[in-house]
Amino acid sequence: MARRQYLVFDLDGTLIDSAPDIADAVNVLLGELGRAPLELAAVKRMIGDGAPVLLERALAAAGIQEAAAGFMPRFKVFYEAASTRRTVLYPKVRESLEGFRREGRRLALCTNKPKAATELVLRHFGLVELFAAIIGGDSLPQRKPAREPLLAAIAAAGGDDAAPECALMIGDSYTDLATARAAAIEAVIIPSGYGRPADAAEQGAYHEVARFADLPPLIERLDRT
Ligand SMILES: O=C(O)COP(=O)(O)O
Ligand SMILES: [Mg+2]
Repeated sequence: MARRQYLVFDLDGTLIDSAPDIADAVNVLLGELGRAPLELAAVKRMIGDGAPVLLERALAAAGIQEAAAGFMPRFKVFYEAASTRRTVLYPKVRESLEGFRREGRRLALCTNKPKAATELVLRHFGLVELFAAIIGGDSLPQRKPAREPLLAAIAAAGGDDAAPECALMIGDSYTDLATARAAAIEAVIIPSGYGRPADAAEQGAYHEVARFADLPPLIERLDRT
């Protein structure tokens, strides 16, 4: 197997623990609509399929029947105004990404978070320059679990040399696994994140690490096999 030259990362629940700020933005919106706030644990389960789906799930849980799309601009305003108040990087994220770069690998981001908010958060943490490509949930007509955003991230990171068979997708949820599958790309899942977990029945078909800090040794091992 070729060296893992292109590392494509999910964002929410993989690089950053962003659920508290996402939940706050959801709850400010629900407060405006006269509804009670949702618990953080409930919001965590709603993250991973993009902001429009998160909002649909949150409004349904609060008993609001109206179409979520109409509330999207308000939600974006609330989230972008406070997207890094409580959000933190998971331990060893910065060091690991810098280490991967030093090893000559190309890094890309493939998230379902809208692109503007993604760049805001990455800039806050000083990470934006580490990525050769950033694909957000609204960058293309398709979102994960469609394969297009992942393939676009690899193509943008690799230019003419892009080689999907040398890529690895690293994410936290079933959505990321399904995306990698759809694109026939090897996947690592960190199940401590958000959303619907990867299916235990599919164990063995992907690699798993308990925390981000365990990723560099796994990749080193995979490169040797
Ligand atoms: O915005 C979301 O729902 C999830 O974003 P992610 O793809 O970075 O996990
Ligand atoms: Mg995620």
